[in-house]
Amino acid sequence: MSGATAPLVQVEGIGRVFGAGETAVRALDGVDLSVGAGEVVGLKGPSGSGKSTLLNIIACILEPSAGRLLLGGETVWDGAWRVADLRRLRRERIGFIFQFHNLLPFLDATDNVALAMTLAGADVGTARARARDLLDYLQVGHRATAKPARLSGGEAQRVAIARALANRPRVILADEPTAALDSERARVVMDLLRQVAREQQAAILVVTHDEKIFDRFDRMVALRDGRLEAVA
Ligand SMILES: Nc1ncnc2c1ncn2[C@@H]1O[C@H](COP(=O)(O)OP(=O)(O)OP(=O)(O)O)[C@@H](O)[C@H]1O
Repeated sequence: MSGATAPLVQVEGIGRVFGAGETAVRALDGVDLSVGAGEVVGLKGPSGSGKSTLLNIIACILEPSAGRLLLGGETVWDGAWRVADLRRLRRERIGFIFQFHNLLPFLDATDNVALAMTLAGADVGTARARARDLLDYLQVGHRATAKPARLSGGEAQRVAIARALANRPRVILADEPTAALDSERARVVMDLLRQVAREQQAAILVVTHDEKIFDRFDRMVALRDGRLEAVA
């Protein structure tokens, strides 16, 4: 399949074992998952079922033990990493959104977003201008000069999404992005992610326990004991 038409995320038979011998934990076992451009997929499963492990493997933070991982049609891991500069791949192709936004407390909203771009080589002026555009796009532009401690939970999460979008990644991974938000704010965040998927043709995978947003996904999948099952 060519890179142009392949799903942006292809997980094929991925396994991951932690430790060795009698204490080894098989966190993932033969997991297959594809996420296409414009698609928003939810990933649920009980505690310890392997959700974070899978997210970290797709983010190229954690090495699988078996299988194949392709991003944008390119093989990234098949027994070994196939990309020389993983840090650059993560910076350019993957946006990560965490449960507790992880914004830097001493930078205002604009600079939290701009920093992601300057680290990737953009000059400060360009980065700040794009950061302000992104904050406007995510309806939090009026808080551009506020430090994280002065933001509400929903505002901080939207700044964190702006930061994840800063380098125009095609793959966006989110770990419980709405867990700290009430229903209304959770829906706003999910609607924004859906908008991003549609307008930027990004593939979005969201780990969530949050039943109030289950209807916001194109598709839900579930992990159980390291194995993936479709959810009706
Ligand atoms: N670094 C590690 N070393 C050893 N075992 C690990 C490590 N990371 C995860 N595990 C184990 O792998 C399994 C899957 O863990 P993982 O964190 O992926 O689950 P999860 O579904 O994200 O759980 P939660 O919903 O509680 O965050 C668990 O049994 C966990 O204890």
